[in-house]
Amino acid sequence: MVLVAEDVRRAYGDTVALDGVSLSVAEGEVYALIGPNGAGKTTLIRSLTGTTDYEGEVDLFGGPPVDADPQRLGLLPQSFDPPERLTARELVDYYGGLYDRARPTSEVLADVGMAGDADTWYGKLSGGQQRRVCVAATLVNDPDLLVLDEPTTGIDPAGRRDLWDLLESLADGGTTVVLTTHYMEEAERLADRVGLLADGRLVAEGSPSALVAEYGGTSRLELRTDADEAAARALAADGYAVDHTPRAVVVSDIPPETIAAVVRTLDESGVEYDALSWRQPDLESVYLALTGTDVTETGEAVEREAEVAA
Ligand SMILES: Nc1ncnc2c1ncn2[C@@H]1O[C@H](COP(=O)(O)OP(=O)(O)OP(=O)(O)O)[C@@H](O)[C@H]1O
Repeated sequence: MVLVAEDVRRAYGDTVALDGVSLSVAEGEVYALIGPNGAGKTTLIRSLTGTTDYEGEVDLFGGPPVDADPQRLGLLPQSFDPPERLTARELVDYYGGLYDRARPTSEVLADVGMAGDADTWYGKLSGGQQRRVCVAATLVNDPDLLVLDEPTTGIDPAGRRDLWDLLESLADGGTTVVLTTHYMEEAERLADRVGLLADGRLVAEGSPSALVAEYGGTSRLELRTDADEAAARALAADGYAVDHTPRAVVVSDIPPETIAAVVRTLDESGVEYDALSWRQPDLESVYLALTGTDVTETGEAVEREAEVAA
């Protein structure tokens, strides 16, 4: 194991940030931590990397985190504010200079899609470009373990996908990755295992597919209509598992091949609707089921739920 944590606890005054978290990450594994704001993700990342005090046991590369070889660790903190009047190249050069062995700056900047802006001051880059430079600084020592606290927050969708490709290729090359994210798609795509933190506790852990199978529920067909009562009545009469709120109807446990039959029932009963969408359970469903809250920051889940409730 590259990283083992046992019963890690951390309180700030009366606020319990970590309430006994145990986890382990194997060499070459990608482990994603998800959970609502304030769940304790950053505090856990900081405990695992020795940048905050904690109670309990943490073993990083076979010893306490404070003794870990810096050459082997790449840590991207959630907030990282390098000097604004250094260029991307100067910043990565600077960080590279802190290690015995560093990758060429131009190569690392190319990896994060910043080769073209290498000579722009950090302060003049967009938020997403700045985050990419911070990721580059984290990669410069070619670490065995990458610990990334919200690596893609603020990065546009295309840039986020580029970074996923990069992290995937690093993982394929044997780099162990621990990351936190509010993007369920990111966790689902990258992670071998996902840990869901809520109120300082690890409430679920497993591969994305295992979590979806255990907590994701069934597929859903969502309908937006003024005639929600009539629609629900007609669908229930045909034997569908149906639920409705004003202007929204949800049919549960609908395999894709049954969608046409639902549409037929609606047509035959004269129900008009504005929108119809079908979704398979995914990690977002797991998140909703276990935390009772929408996925924050991406806006995607919030909009989708709002659409049904509208
Ligand atoms: N330095 C600090 N001083 C006091 N309280 C803190 C400090 N850092 C974190 N906390 C508290 O600890 C709890 C966990 O915070 P943490 O930042 O670890 O959560 P998080 O899951 O990373 O949240 P986010 O998704 O918003 O980044 C919160 O209640 C937070 O207010």
